[in-house]
Amino acid sequence: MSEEKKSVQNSSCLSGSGVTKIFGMGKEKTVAVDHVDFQFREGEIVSIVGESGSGKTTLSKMLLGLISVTEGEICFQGKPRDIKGYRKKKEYWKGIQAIFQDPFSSFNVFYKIDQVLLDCIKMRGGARLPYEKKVEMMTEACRFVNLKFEELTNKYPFELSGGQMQRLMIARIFLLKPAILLADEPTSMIDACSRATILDMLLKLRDETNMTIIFITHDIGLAFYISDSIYIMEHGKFVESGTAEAVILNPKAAYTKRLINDVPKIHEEWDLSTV
Ligand SMILES: Nc1ncnc2c1ncn2[C@@H]1O[C@H](COP(=O)(O)OP(=O)(O)OP(=O)(O)O)[C@@H](O)[C@H]1O
Repeated sequence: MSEEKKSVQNSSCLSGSGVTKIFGMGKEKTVAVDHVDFQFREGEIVSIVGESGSGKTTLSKMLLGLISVTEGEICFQGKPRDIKGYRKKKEYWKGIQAIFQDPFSSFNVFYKIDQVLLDCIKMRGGARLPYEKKVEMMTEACRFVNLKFEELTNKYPFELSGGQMQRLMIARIFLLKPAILLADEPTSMIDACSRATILDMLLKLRDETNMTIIFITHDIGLAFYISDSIYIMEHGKFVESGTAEAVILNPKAAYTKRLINDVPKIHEEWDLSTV
């Protein structure tokens, strides 16, 4: 995998210094994200890996501008991010989009698939394009994720499988072409075969559009497969970061070593006595 990975020398797309999120006050206080520094470059696939409760989702929400930052600064495309007010937020969301664990939760169940894709074309300023052109764009986006638009037209999301639905989410991103895609556990609810397909589609998306992809996962194996860089998160802090090879093949932090050791190895006898 390593030789296929792109050499990342591009400019900074999203960076942060001392980024912190504290929920509650006094005795009820939770420091969910604790003074993290990061730099994600254009065209890079970067994974944030940690166990449940380590702060990944909270950091994702701050990156997406869905919750405020308690302390620290986030820079977008080299400038301090200013998302005060709905208009500025809406502008920022043209540059950063997300796909989540449960693709069905992101959709209005009464919305046909055509409408989901047409909305993306509209968001990109294509509302007045002739319908034939829109069909061409939707067909291309579906083809990108190995779906057939003519088979999806007039269908509702619940008529698709989880894997097909997640592919449709990627087709949406293909149409929207944000600078950054935040993928929060996008493969955790689908079978192993569809999982590999989704990961390969994310790699293709980066290769063809130079999108920065932030991949959030608890699975260090998936992170190694897909990433150029990895940040390991424990109790709200980054305990280790670096290239995927350096972090996985030569881990320094005890926590990283434990995550690697916890990956089940199929050729070894499993010890279930401690379960
Ligand atoms: N809205 C909130 N109010 C109070 N505490 C919160 C809130 N959201 C998250 N937390 C706390 O912040 C910490 C980090 O949670 P977070 O959901 O970011 O972790 P995570 O790594 O994404 O976990 P998971 O993989 O289970 O989603 C946890 O202790 C959690 O209980």
